[in-house]
Amino acid sequence: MSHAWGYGPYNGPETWEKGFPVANGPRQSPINIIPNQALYERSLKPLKLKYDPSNSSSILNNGHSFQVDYVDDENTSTLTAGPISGIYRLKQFHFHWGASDDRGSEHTVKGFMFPCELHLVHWNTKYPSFGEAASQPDGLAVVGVFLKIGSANPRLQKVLDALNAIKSKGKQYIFENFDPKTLLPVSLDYWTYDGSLTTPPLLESVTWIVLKEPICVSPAQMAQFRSLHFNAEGEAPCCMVDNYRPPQPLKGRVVRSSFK
Ligand SMILES: CCc1cc2c(cc1OS(N)(=O)=O)CC[C@@H]1[C@@H]2CC[C@]2(C)[C@@H](O)CC[C@@H]12
Ligand SMILES: [Zn+2]
Repeated sequence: MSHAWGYGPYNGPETWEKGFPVANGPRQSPINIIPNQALYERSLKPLKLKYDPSNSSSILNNGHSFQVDYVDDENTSTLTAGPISGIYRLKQFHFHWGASDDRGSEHTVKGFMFPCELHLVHWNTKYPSFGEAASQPDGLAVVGVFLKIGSANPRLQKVLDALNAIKSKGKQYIFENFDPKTLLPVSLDYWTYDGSLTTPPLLESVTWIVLKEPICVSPAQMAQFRSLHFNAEGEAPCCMVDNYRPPQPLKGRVVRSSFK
């Protein structure tokens, strides 16, 4: 039985290629973004994000991160325009973070690592389901938002207050009426490139849309992320920290920017 993947010394990102050879593929994520090497394209449209808070359903500790899930039966919470064509539906959002404020994001900017990164996950409605879309080269679109240390973020606090109910792997709790738009920065300027899931199975099906402007998080709020556990209830407690994959080789890909 192949041991489950994780972020520890024996099952972390350096070991994933054993079970998932695509780990060394041509369009892996995350990457280091070098702004002055990005290609400004004025044909890149502004992002259109339309979210219906009533679509939020629950918050789950999945043993690698926590995610807020959205009902995705209709085109009520969608991403359109930007670098994509067609309609992509919001499926969930989740985060990656570090054990300390000097690390935690997956994408880096000129080698700078933020303490946390938010991923808003959308799937292409030209495919019948999220799972089907996840195996297609244009199946998913993830909006990445950096979190930087600053004053406490009151909009993020609503999510963090729910973490006490999902401390261990597999715990799930009702989480209704949350508008993910409240987690976005003022500017929707973005970098975009073709990439992959950043966790196994590392499928190369993601159009990445990384926002240039970070949102704020306080040190106390970062401590709340770190209060979660990777393990299930009753197992040896292991704090959920450093659940990020480091940047991967660009392999000739071009990063485009929606701004000069
Ligand atoms: C893009 C967000 C996303 C989707 C998925 C994962 C991880 C993801 O996070 S990330 N960091 O944005 O890449 C890991 C589990 C994957 C899932 C996509 C759908 C599946 C591949 C299922 O079919 C089976 C395992 C699932
Ligand atoms: Zn992610």
